[in-house]
Amino acid sequence: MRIAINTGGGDAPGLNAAIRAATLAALKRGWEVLGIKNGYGSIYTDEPFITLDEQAVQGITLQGGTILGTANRGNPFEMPYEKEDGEWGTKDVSDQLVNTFKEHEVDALIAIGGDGSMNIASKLIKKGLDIVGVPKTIDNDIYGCDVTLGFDTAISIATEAIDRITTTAESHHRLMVVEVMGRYAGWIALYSGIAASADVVLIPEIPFSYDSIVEKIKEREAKGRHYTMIVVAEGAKEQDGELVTKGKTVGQEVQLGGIADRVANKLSERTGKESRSVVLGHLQRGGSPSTYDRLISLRFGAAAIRCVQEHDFNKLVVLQDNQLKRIPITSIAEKMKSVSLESDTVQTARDIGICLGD
Ligand SMILES: Nc1ncnc2c1ncn2[C@@H]1O[C@H](COP(=O)(O)OP(=O)(O)O)[C@@H](O)[C@H]1O
Ligand SMILES: O=P(O)(O)OC[C@H]1O[C@](O)(COP(=O)(O)O)[C@@H](O)[C@@H]1O
Ligand SMILES: [Mg+2]
Repeated sequence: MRIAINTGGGDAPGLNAAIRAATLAALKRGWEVLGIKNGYGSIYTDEPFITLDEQAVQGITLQGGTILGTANRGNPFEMPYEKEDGEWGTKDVSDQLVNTFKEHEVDALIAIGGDGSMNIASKLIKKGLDIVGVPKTIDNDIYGCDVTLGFDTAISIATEAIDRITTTAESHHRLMVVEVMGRYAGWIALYSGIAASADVVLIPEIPFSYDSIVEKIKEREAKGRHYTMIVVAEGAKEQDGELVTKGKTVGQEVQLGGIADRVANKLSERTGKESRSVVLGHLQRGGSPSTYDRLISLRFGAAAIRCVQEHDFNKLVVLQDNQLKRIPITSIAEKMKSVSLESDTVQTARDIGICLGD
């Protein structure tokens, strides 16, 4: 058996642990393991694959990033390229990718990635590739999956950052607005916001009104609490408002960001209080994975190899109700997992007095 492994989309802590577990579990079965560099990037070069042996994955469980490199601009069905007139367009190079797999007699692909990667995988399955998916993203937004690798580390970093920013808010009697990642889902904002005792948490699933936040600030002032901590997801928006974005490059998803600044300015105007905004950005994705992420990544990586061994292809290994399960990749393509407004976590936030902006 010859398998190939790739990592796609944004990097996340735990990717290397998943690569290591998949590689070691495959080598243990006497299989050959190839790595694809930079998403699917190396496929179109003279060296489409590298060899992954024991030495290549030695000591990488605790390393951030991905030893394979990754890409969030390089969908084989919409590959960006520069036209003769200097404009950028996209073209479908998926046949080239499939042919390279066939030429090199690759039996199965372990695709480690998020929703974007699974959408690609789903289309490659329809072109005849045998794929097993491993769910990765700090955003925790993959449908059918209780938790994705990278999420735990991201919320730990965000929680610590919000804790630290709270001391400045309190000392300076300021409004501090902290922007966290998560694209169109509020998992990072909600979990880190609750854990760090934020006063206001704004998530994409609950469009917010400034009136509601101002009321919360005034309530706190009346109690002698002259500072307010506000956590805002990058994808949060005002009721009847628009997403705040930084534009879009051809072949890449729209870049979100800037909502914290907008909220901070507006709240200063409305309350007369001094405010500051902080964007946590890629801090949330970098560095060594938490213990939880190391373990879940190792479990996902090894489970993917058991899938291959059983020829149970075209599945995504997932955690549901604390058990590893397998779900069809095609069943989750084009879907996303949002925060449920009925969840006990949202109820907890409300019960302990966190304003959710509604
Ligand atoms: N292996 C890959 N190689 C190149 N581009 C990829 C790969 N996997 C995903 N992408 C692209 O990255 C973009 C961003 O997707 P994103 O949501 O960040 O990825 P993911 O959800 O897989 O983490 C998508 O447009 C997707 O087409
Ligand atoms: O690093 P980039 O390209 O700016 O991407 C930022 C996006 O990637 C993420 O960090 C992670 O998303 P994916 O795991 O789906 O790639 C999002 O939270 C964020 O919106
Ligand atoms: Mg994604």
